[in-house]
Amino acid sequence: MCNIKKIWLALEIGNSQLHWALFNGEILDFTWDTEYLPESVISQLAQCQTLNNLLLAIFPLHQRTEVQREQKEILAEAFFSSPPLFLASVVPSQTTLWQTYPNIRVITLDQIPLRGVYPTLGIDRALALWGAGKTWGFPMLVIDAGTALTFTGADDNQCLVGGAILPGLGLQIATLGQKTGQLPLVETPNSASLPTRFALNTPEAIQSGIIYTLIAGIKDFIEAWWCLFPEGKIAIKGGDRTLLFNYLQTLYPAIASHLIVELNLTFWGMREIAMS
Ligand SMILES: Nc1ncnc2c1ncn2[C@@H]1O[C@H](COP(=O)(O)OP(=O)(O)OP(=O)(O)O)[C@@H](O)[C@H]1O
Ligand SMILES: CC(C)(CO)[C@@H](O)C(=O)NCCC(=O)O
Ligand SMILES: [K+]
Repeated sequence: MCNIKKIWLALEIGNSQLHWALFNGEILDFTWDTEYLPESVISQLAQCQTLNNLLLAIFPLHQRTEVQREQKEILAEAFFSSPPLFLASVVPSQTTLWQTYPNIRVITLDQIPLRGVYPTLGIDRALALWGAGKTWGFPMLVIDAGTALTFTGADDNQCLVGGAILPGLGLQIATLGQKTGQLPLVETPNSASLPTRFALNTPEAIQSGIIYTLIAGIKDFIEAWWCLFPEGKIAIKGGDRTLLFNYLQTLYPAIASHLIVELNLTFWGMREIAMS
């Protein structure tokens, strides 16, 4: 039986969507993504009298049967105060909207015991690195294949080594389509089969250019990481993790076999902070 007092929500505000997790103490019950929520919905959350109502307000319509099925035990129970909502955001305007939630706990960089951080380091990068390192050990390099693609590493002393930021897969494709006179907006590739390297049409030429340089770049960063830390671990997360992992597996299977693919790294980091 689930103890309602231990329920808390984790919300990661990314650059393209919201990432949610429902925790029961240390246990991650389930996760889901939504679009950014309208201010009117956010301000109504304070009035929700039960967890059922709260989850229904923040859960996308088409997934509601799933939340109801998974949470039927919890749903039956009433509660009279809003569960804690731990928030990690890289979008300041969105952070502001959520300040109205009664039991909000905004996670800031100074709460993460990672050493040697610089003041403007993204909270998502710090949390994912902390979560990965605490789960699988340090040295750890996290590759986040999200809106932006980032590399973020820490050494055996849990001290930030540093990293890199570049436009993610979707952004690379979108900017070529938007900032040029005659390049089309191509589909984000969704199959594991590699594009033709030397392409003879425009969409395939775009896909080839972006995919092969992205994979070569990721390989290069991984090799540079292993030069620094031959036993260093590597984890990959983010919306494009599976696609990029599959390409890596085809092109560089030896490298891919060392990668930890884990969507929920940031939530593991948030759990470390929430439970401490
Ligand atoms: N439902 C979706 N909505 C948006 N992007 C998606 C979706 N599913 C897969 N993607 C892919 O995931 C990438 C975005 O990743 P992710 O959702 O991790 O980014 P994010 O919300 O900006 O989070 P972060 O800021 O942590 O990177 C895009 O490049 C896109 O191709
Ligand atoms: C790089 C992103 C956009 C990745 O989500 C985010 O972590 C961020 O806004 N970071 C701030 C800059 C930095 O990390 O150095
Ligand atoms: K910006």
